[in-house]
Amino acid sequence: MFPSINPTTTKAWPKLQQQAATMKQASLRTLFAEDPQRFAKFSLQFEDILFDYSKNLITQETLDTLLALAVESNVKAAIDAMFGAEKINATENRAVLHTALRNFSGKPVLLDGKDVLQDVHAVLGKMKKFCENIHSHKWLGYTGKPIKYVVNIGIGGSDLGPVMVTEALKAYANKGITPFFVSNVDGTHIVETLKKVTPEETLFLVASKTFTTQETMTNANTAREWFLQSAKDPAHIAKHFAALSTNEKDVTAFGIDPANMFEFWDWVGGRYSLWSAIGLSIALTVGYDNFEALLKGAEAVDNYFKTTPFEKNIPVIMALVGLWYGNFFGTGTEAILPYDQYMHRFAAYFQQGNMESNGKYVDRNGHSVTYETGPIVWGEPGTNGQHAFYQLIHQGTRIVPADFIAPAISHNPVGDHHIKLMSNFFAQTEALMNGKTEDEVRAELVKSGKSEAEIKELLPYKVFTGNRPTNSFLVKEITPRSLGSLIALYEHKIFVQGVIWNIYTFDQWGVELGKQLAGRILPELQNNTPVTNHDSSTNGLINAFKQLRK
Ligand SMILES: O=P(O)(O)OC[C@H]1O[C@@H](O)[C@H](O)[C@@H](O)[C@@H]1O
Repeated sequence: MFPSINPTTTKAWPKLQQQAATMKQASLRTLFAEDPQRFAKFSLQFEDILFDYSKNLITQETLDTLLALAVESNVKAAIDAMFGAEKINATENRAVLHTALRNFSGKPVLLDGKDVLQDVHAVLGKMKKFCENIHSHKWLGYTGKPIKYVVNIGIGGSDLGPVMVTEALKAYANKGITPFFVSNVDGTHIVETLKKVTPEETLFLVASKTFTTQETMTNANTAREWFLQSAKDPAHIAKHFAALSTNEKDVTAFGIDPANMFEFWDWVGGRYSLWSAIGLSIALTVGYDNFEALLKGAEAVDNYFKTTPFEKNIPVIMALVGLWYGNFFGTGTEAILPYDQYMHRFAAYFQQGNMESNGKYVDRNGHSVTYETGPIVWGEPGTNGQHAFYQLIHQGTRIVPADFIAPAISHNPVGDHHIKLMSNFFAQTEALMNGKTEDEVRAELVKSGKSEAEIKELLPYKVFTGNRPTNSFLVKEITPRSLGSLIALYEHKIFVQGVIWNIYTFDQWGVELGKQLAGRILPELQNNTPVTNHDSSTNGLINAFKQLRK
């Protein structure tokens, strides 16, 4: 295991604190004016992805110190430990090997002396065959009809990844399959979905790493009952239900034929599982070859991440720039803003990816940290966000570091839509950086014929301070490969930050308490007797609920 270092005890940390004090007064306009090479210096290319981080409040000195922090924090050793199958998820005593799921190198990845790639490739082979059978109509429903609908029933990591990717790659969905995703235990989700599909043509994928998640099992049971109302004979379940899970025992107990179980393993974290059997809905929707291209795009990033010097390593730079604001400017949040309608769930996906991974206050020694860790991550596609929440990003009291992501080539090149979209993409980061000075506002107002009194009154509202940092990702085109790469870049960013913050990125104990309490309250809701065993607020709410339902 790589050594545990409190980041505040590194030599780099106090230097960064000092530098931040200076950089808070710096002007991005001036930094650009002073250095015509700034874009060239602070941008990197990975295959078809251009990463521009020049519009950040950093200098070469900042970057060098941040890179020194990464070195002092043993990021290199941590990368080797993760790829080397060490059990770096120590609180669960597990290795972290989602990278093995997309490893086509042919070189073994040994975990406890066993090559995990053999199992990985066996499952990929099974997924491929399954997709072929469904797509070629060799696999038919219980009345002899082909499968037209795939309903993935899962939540969290067993939902968000497949949803995000099937949406992002919708332009590749040409296999005659319409995917649906049911996650919420709110009956509305499954009921509304079942209205759109037919029992004879639907394949349900029960996606759950543990196969014990309340929401998923409840929805799966409802789907089975709905299916059997038409199919009658439970033997037909075999043609319409498959499981994506690590838990064969419970899959069998649910009534799913183990032959229809696509396995993955405890060394795959839920929020890192779209590369595993959890990706079956992706492969069924866009075709197995495209799924494999997605994996290969991620694999290419894995190799790049492992071998590229930190100063040229995009995930490392993404991590350091993010940490710069979180730890030294106190920003606390980050926005992800894709200028691509198909990528509308990308921010939601990395909301889980980031917040469940690094939303932790206990360090690897069991102590409370004295510095900030994971940011609040959120976002919506541009330009919708522009007309909703960008006001705060431009003129609010807090800085929101933002990632702008856009493809140069649209899958829907209709009229001038794409250049209009892109003009917004470029204009926003420019405006956020430059802002608008008093002089500029004044000149504009004079030009528009406003009186001096009017100018005086309006001026303060129209000034933009600028200096609002952004990263831009310009991708040639969103393809399975480039999407796979983009996702892997973000995954490794999260990893590097977790290492520097000295926390356990791959567990998620924080979601347990709510689950436990819900389990305790559920039986109390099954009768009309008032409850008295909680605090007065919870008692009051539960009793009002019972009253309202009488
Ligand atoms: O795949 P499962 O076991 O049903 O879990 C779904 C989700 O359950 C949540 O409780 C976990 O915090 C997530 O990480 C996980 O993705």
